[in-house]
Amino acid sequence: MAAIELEGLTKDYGEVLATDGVTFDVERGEIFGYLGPNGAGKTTTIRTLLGFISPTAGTAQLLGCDVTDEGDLLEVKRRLGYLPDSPAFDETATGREILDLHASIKGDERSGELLDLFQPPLDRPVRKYSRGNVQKLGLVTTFMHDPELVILDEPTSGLDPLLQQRFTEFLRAERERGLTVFFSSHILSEVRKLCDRVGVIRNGRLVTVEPVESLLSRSGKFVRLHAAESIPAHALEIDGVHGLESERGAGSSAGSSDGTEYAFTFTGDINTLLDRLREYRLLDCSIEEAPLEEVFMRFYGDERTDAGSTDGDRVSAGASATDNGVGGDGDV
Ligand SMILES: Nc1ncnc2c1ncn2[C@@H]1O[C@H](COP(=O)(O)OP(=O)(O)OP(=O)(O)O)[C@@H](O)[C@H]1O
Repeated sequence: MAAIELEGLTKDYGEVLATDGVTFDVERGEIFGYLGPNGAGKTTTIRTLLGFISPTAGTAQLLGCDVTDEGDLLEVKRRLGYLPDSPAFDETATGREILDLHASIKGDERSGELLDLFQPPLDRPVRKYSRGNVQKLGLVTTFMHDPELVILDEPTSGLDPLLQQRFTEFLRAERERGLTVFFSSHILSEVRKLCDRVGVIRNGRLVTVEPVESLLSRSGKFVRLHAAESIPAHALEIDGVHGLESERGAGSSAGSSDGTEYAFTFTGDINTLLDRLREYRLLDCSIEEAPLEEVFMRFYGDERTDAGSTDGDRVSAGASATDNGVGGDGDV
């Protein structure tokens, strides 16, 4: 039995179809990333899964329990940790009082080590906490009773880079202990470090479920070049160049108005690209991680394409990544 099973999960808010026939499983012991841009339906899926809102159609099972069965769900929640997108604690209580309350309800096997790790302030009222400190306290309350499944809605939001790294290492170690993790995110680097598989949701519809390596192999790099002279179109006809754009006389990155700037996403072999560019005088060059939005745009197209890419509730992988977007013999 999978830890989470969704079948045709649909939530209709009247004017908005927040989730539309979402179907996937999260296996025990895996870290599953649930990705999507703002408003895609991630929080709605999570809130339905936790029984906070009722599905309009479809079913959801959590550790084998139908989430619409309130009695069973209450029992299952003892084995579950949940971190909402904006943890809301009693603002007048101190961190210590909140931990005591959580400990009395669900247990406290691990708060000592979690406090060492995330270090939320404990002696002041929560209303005086920064966003990051609320998140730290939220992480302690999520894991303190040693749950077997955790559901995390954008867990690193508000955390500084050091804490993000600490959280990543913690989650990896927990996976080794057999924890199952379902977390939503729109940060590709976080997903890259942690996930075994990812589901991508957009406009309420699941557009793919696949191993993280296959998503990342298609995400590529975002490349900007500032060349002293125009680069002929054929020079950039390389497998893996997508969405090539150029602007003559841009020159902002090198502080002059000479030359031509090029920007594109690249999913090919970076050595092939660098070899090709060796013939041209570059004034500047940057290669960065492609933003996740870029991946959505390139592989899943607009809404009309989304509708065409799905196969019932189960979803096929996105379009191929071979179109390099370069044409003609002249300069680009
Ligand atoms: N209670 C509600 N009533 C009406 N519409 C809602 C309600 N909650 C969410 N929506 C709408 O449902 C859609 C999905 O929202 P949801 O919060 O699930 O997205 P999300 O992927 O979690 O976004 P974000 O990353 O911004 O948190 C959005 O269009 C949102 O405006």
